[in-house]
Amino acid sequence: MKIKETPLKDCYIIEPTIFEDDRGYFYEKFNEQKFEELTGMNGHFVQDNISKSSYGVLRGLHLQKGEHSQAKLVSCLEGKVFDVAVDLRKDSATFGKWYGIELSAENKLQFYVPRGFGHGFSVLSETAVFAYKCDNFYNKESEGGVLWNDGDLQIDWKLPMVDILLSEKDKIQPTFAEGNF
Ligand SMILES: Cc1cn([C@H]2C[C@H](O)[C@@H](COP(=O)(O)OP(=O)(O)O[C@H]3O[C@@H](C)C(=O)[C@@H](O)[C@H]3O)O2)c(=O)[nH]c1=O
Repeated sequence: MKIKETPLKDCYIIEPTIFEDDRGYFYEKFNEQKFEELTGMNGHFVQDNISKSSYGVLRGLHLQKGEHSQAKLVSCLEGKVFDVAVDLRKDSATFGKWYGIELSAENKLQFYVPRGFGHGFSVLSETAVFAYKCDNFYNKESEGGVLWNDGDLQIDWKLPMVDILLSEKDKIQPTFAEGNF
């Protein structure tokens, strides 16, 4: 397993070691001990989520606030997504900055999104199965968010505007300036 830093503080890209042979391949999808050694972050996750989406779907930007905030270790098991994290920690040197990375079944990369970050992804393939671990439980009352096309953030979601499909909730998320995080 290899860890790569990103321009955002505490956000990491995780590249698993793949063992290939004539049967196929094997890799450790998650190893708490190695994860903690390499990142220095908490590797105790309590909830695993899966979503399936079709091309053009954009989920985000989401976070949970306060004591319910969640760090996420995200990956794409089928298809390809463009995954985005935005630093929404007001006291952070990278506050208001975003970083995006392509995650796919093919590249098998994982992305660690710390607590206090907004998170979202767009689906670039026909369908995508997205899997993520969370270090805190889902709590509907603590949901926060930022509008996907916020003018201050200027995120490039790698999709033509006409193809983008959003949930009713994500169509009306607050702006970055409104600060619902
Ligand atoms: C996130 C979540 C949703 N749900 C329910 C609530 C709702 O009825 C249904 C769909 O929820 P949503 O529309 O919020 O699902 P979705 O838009 O996929 O939300 C997810 O988006 C990505 C970008 C994230 O970062 C995640 O943390 C999460 O917020 O599933 C749970 O029961 N547990 C959960 O942990």
